[in-house]
Amino acid sequence: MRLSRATLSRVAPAARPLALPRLTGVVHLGIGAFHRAHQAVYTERAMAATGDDRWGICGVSQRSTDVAERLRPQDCLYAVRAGDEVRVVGSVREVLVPGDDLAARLAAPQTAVVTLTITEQGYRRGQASGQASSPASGAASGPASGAASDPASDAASGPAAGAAAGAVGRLVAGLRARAAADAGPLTVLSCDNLPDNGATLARLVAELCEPPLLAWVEENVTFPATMVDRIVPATTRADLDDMAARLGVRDLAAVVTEPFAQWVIEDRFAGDRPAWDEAGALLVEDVRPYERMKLRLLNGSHSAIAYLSGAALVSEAVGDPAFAGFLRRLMDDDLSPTLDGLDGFDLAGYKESLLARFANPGLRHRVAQIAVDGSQKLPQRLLDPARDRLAGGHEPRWIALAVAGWMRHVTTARELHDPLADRLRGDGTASAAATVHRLLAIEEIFGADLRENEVFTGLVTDALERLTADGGRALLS
Ligand SMILES: NC(=O)c1ccc[n+]([C@@H]2O[C@H](COP(=O)([O-])OP(=O)(O)OC[C@H]3O[C@@H](n4cnc5c(N)ncnc54)[C@H](O)[C@@H]3O)[C@@H](O)[C@H]2O)c1
Ligand SMILES: O=P(O)(O)OC[C@@H](O)[C@@H](O)[C@H](O)[C@H](O)CO
Repeated sequence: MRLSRATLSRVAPAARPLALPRLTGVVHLGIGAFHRAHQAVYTERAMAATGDDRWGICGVSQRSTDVAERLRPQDCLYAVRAGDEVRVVGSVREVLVPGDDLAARLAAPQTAVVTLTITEQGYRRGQASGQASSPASGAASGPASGAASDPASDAASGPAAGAAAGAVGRLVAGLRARAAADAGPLTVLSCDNLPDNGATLARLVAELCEPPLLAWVEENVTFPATMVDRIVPATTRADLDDMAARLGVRDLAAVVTEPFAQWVIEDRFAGDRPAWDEAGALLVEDVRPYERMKLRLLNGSHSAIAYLSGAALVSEAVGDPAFAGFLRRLMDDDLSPTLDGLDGFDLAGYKESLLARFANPGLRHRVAQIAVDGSQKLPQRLLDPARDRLAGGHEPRWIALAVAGWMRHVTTARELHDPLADRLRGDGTASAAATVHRLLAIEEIFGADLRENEVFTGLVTDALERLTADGGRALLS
């Protein structure tokens, strides 16, 4: 028996939804696992805290009909398990698929907020304007396509895969319809792991707007920055079986996550919004110190784990004391010194808490999921802090090691999921120096500066040589 409104009575009362909304005030682009375990949960809690039931979510599937096919028969209900706590979430009210009239939803006066989790590559210029960026950017390279076991991701290839490109283009089409309908102000919140995600999205939108529309957008739409944090691995079949046992009904859209969740939002809304602050979100003037800390320490460490640990799961990687020691040095020596604006914040405690979160044995977070799309992740996670260290005359040795690990990955992986895959792959016989020279020349990843920096080039070449020679264990100490 499937989870639905009709079968909710079979679910334990403590696990039933906190709120069942009346209207859909939020449209979300990219209704993957993360949105279901993060913004949708905050939104439901905000409604429960205030009794304001206008904030149901219209989720939009970007790449296939899979998530919609799972959620629609369940009246869009699904459960989130965080540790041992299970709760059915009621904030999603409908799911649109490619071909449905998204513009009409964005033009509806009741819509006040658009949120997005469209992955890093959704913000690439070619993607934004609606062109596929490379042959590898379609069905085969979505984040969960590396997670063949993920049964509830809509990034896997499906009937509408290939129609993926252009989330930002579709957003702009919706803004055009909203301007024509004079439907009022709108807040657009990027919830992807990007630096300055709000401003980045605003720039991409502006590039696609004709002058009158741009004038309307500047007047009526804001793009606040956000920092989002909750580790949400792709759901596996085993997770779904476990959830069925816990719930008493089958849920094909369930998500498993950690108890921790954080959402920091720049307080710059164009109009009305759910009371996310009542649900624990932090509304601040400047998100950047939090965002930088999280992208560098958490996501930077994640990428280092993905390319250097050799483990299958994050928890296994940090369970190895030598590897945990390496992560501490990466964070302490190369990443923390690049952070500022955190006066009074317990950075040492934050780093220890990250290691504890990574070690959570209940989260089967596959390193292969993190390794996907590295070309879109390295710049903000590892290369920007490397630049900061180099500018101060320091040698970012541990970052260089992680970058060398990524180079080894892209030149040796049997299956490479990355929008730049065709330019990254090597023939496996090139010398470390030649590989470093070739890859550092890709300006979309490394800019024009890093290949000119002899210290950085030397550190990465040395690390890649040693990784190739001895697997690099000695390098970790
Ligand atoms: N999973 C996490 O732990 C986590 C934590 C913080 C932030 N995030 C952010 O959320 C994003 C999605 O993570 P997820 O776990 O939900 O992944 P997911 O695979 O479950 O869902 C990804 C969503 O993005 C859409 N998408 C993929 N490629 C796209 C493209 N090129 N253009 C437009 N849309 C595209 C997919 O259709 C899908 O709806 C991440 O890339 C990251 O930026 C994730
Ligand atoms: O989701 P991605 O692909 O941007 O990155 C993979 C992980 O580093 C990421 O999902 C973290 O788990 C998350 O950012 C924690 O909040």
